[in-house]
Formats: sequence, C-alpha cells, structure tokens
Amino acid sequence: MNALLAGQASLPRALRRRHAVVLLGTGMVGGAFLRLLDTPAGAALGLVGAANSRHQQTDPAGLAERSLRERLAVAGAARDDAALLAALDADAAVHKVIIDASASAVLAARHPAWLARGYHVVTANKALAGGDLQGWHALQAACAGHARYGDAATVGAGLPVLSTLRRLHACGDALLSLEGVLSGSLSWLFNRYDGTRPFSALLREARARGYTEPDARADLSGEDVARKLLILARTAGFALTRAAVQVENLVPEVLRALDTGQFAANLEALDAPLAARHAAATARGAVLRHLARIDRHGRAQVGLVEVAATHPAAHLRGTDNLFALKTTRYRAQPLVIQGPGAGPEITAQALLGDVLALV
Ligand SMILES: NC(=O)C1=CN([C@@H]2O[C@H](COP(=O)(O)OP(=O)(O)OC[C@H]3O[C@@H](n4cnc5c(N)ncnc54)[C@H](O)[C@@H]3O)[C@@H](O)[C@H]2O)C=CC1
Ligand SMILES: N[C@@H](CC=O)C(=O)O
Repeated sequence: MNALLAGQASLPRALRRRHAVVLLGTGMVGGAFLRLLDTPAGAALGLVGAANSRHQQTDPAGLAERSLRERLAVAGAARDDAALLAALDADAAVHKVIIDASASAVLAARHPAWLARGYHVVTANKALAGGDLQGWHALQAACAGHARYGDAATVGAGLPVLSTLRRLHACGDALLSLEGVLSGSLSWLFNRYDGTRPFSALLREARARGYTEPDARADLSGEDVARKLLILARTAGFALTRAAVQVENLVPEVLRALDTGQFAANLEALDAPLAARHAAATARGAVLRHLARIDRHGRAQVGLVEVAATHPAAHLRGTDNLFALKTTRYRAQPLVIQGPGAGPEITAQALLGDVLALV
C-alpha cells in the first residue's frame, strides 16, 4: 500500500466518505447492494439509514452492513421518511443520496420532491419514470435543479442503453425504431423453456434467482416491460403514454385477482396455455421470445412472439436483454446492445455505479 492510501485508510470512515446514503428496500437488489458496501468499491459510501416496508434504522456514524437486512426483517424503528432524511441532513458528506431499491409506487412518487430538496436519487424502481406521463414530467422538472437522478438500473439492469440514448439525443440523432427483449426474467424463462419442465417450475426458479419482480405477474402481464419501453421512448423524446402501448398479458384470468401468496401457490395454471404456445411454435420451426417494439410514429407493442431460429432474439442466453436501435445515423444497420438484463448483483452494481458517478 502506498503512503497516500495508507493515510486514507487510517482516517475514520466518516471523514473519508463522499457519499451519505439512505437505502430503501433490502430485498433481492437491496441485499446485494448491502453486500457491495462491504467491498472496497463501496468504501466511499456511508450508509446512514436503511429501510424495508415495515422497519428502518438510522445511524449517523454509519450502519454496519453485515446482517442489516436480516435485522430489519424482524425489528427496527417504524417507517418514517422524515427520520431517514434527517440522518442525511446531519451528515457532512458531499453528496446525499437516496437509493430506491423497492418496487413501491408510493415511494417512486416522492422522487421529484426529494430531488427538489437537493437529495440525489438513484433508483431501480421504474414506477415513476415508467408510470403516467404526469409523473415523468414532474421528474424532468425536478431534474432541472442541482440534484441528479440515477436510473441506469431501471432498464437492462445497468446495460448502457439509457446512457447511449441520451448521448445520441444530445448529438441530434433521433430514434427511428427500437426492437428487443427488455425483460431478463422472461428472456431466461423462454430461453430455457423447451416443454420438458413445467413453466411454473421455471418461474419459481426465476424468482429464487432474483430475476422476477416481487410479484411475477408484473413480468408475465407485460407491465414491467411496458414500463421499460416507456422509459426508453420518453428518454428518446417520445411523450408516450401507457395507453399507447399494446401489451399482451400472459397471466391467465384465473390468476389475475389472487393475492401474491395465492398466486405463488397456483402457478401451475400457467402451464397448459404456455405448453400449447410452445408446441405450436415448435411445429412451425419457430421459438417463443418476449419482444418489445416501438416505431418512429410511437406505435408500441409488447408480447410473446414466434420468431424464426435465425432471428437475433433466438440466440439469446440466460437473462440476456437485447436492444436494437435504429436512428437517423444508425439507419442501415441497428446499434445493438446485448447482455444480462436481470439479477440482484448486476442491478446493485448499476445502483453503485450511479452513486459513484456523482461528482
Ligand atoms: N431483480 C432484478 O433483476 C431487477 C430489479 N429491479 C427493480 O428493483 C426493485 C427491487 O426488486 P427486488 O429486490 O427483486 O424486490 P424485493 O421484493 O426482493 O425487495 C423489495 C424491497 O422493497 C421494500 N419496500 C417495499 N415498500 C417499501 C417502502 N415503502 N419503504 C421501504 N422499503 C420498501 C420491501 O420490504 C423489500 O425489502 C424493483 O423495483 C425491481 O423492478 C430493477 C432491475 C433488475
Ligand atoms: N423483473 C425484471 C427485473 C429487472 O427490471 C426483469 O425480468 O427484467
């Protein structure tokens, strides 16, 4: 270790850090983020508050990340945003950051107010930017101030797609069309599904691996993909509403009104309809892939499609996402971004990357 690093390391952590952080959500993604804080990459961050939906804990000296998730699962102070914000206010760090690793629409609706108060917001939660257009406009207005909005985790779990769209847009390039696979869980499911294992069993595995939404109906209904498509389209300059997106819902009627627990206990209702779709596709020499599309007129669709074995989506592996962007300057051949698009570790890394990018 050189002298400078040795000197830094001997400083109390509270004096070294540039970022004071509050973490909302200690589930799959939040848990992976806590583990990252225990690595050298997380050393500049001081975690002064953390919460799940029921409990929270604050500590101006910085919370110990180890087993915090487990502790909050059973105990802690009652949820109260004001106490979390006070913990940030009391800190001398250069950047005060709220990280939203929940799927709560209620929390997402607070992002503009937090930004307006000067807190940076870094989010995996798509409910605001991918929600109604009014929320999107409120977010854009709040982003005009000094505080930054880190959203890399909301699409492609950190793949450089939103940043690429922003660069192209800033250079005067315009999106003409986008086609791709925007769901990591649905990619994994349909890349795996060959009819030998029930779809319900694969879905249980996808949840255990942390690929699906807290309620997998958000993925299967196409709504999570629709949110991502709205974020992409809006980032590219289309004022798209949810009503303009045609979305295929793969959740059978019988599962739609159940509570989350009942839904999880009745996943087998998915098996017969998807086995029939798979058999029909196979008979035509095609494979099933979950695709999202938008054209230059803002016409947008999300759903399960039969594609030929030669289609780029037919060659995806694991949780791969695929974004094929045609723009005025990438017109003959699309600009293609591909890679894993779900999973707690890469999503947590996208959150950390957005925090560290604050300068
Ligand atoms: N799992 C993945 O691969 C990816 C997930 N995301 C997004 O990350 C978010 C979290 O996903 P998971 O960790 O899989 O979900 P999860 O269900 O495992 O965790 C959600 C956490 O949020 C907490 N929460 C809910 N309401 C809250 C509130 N009002 N205040 C504080 N905490 C609250 C829950 O208690 C839980 O700890 C979702 O918005 C998801 O769309 C984004 C990209 C990829
Ligand atoms: N459930 C989502 C997770 C990331 O947003 C997906 O499957 O892509």
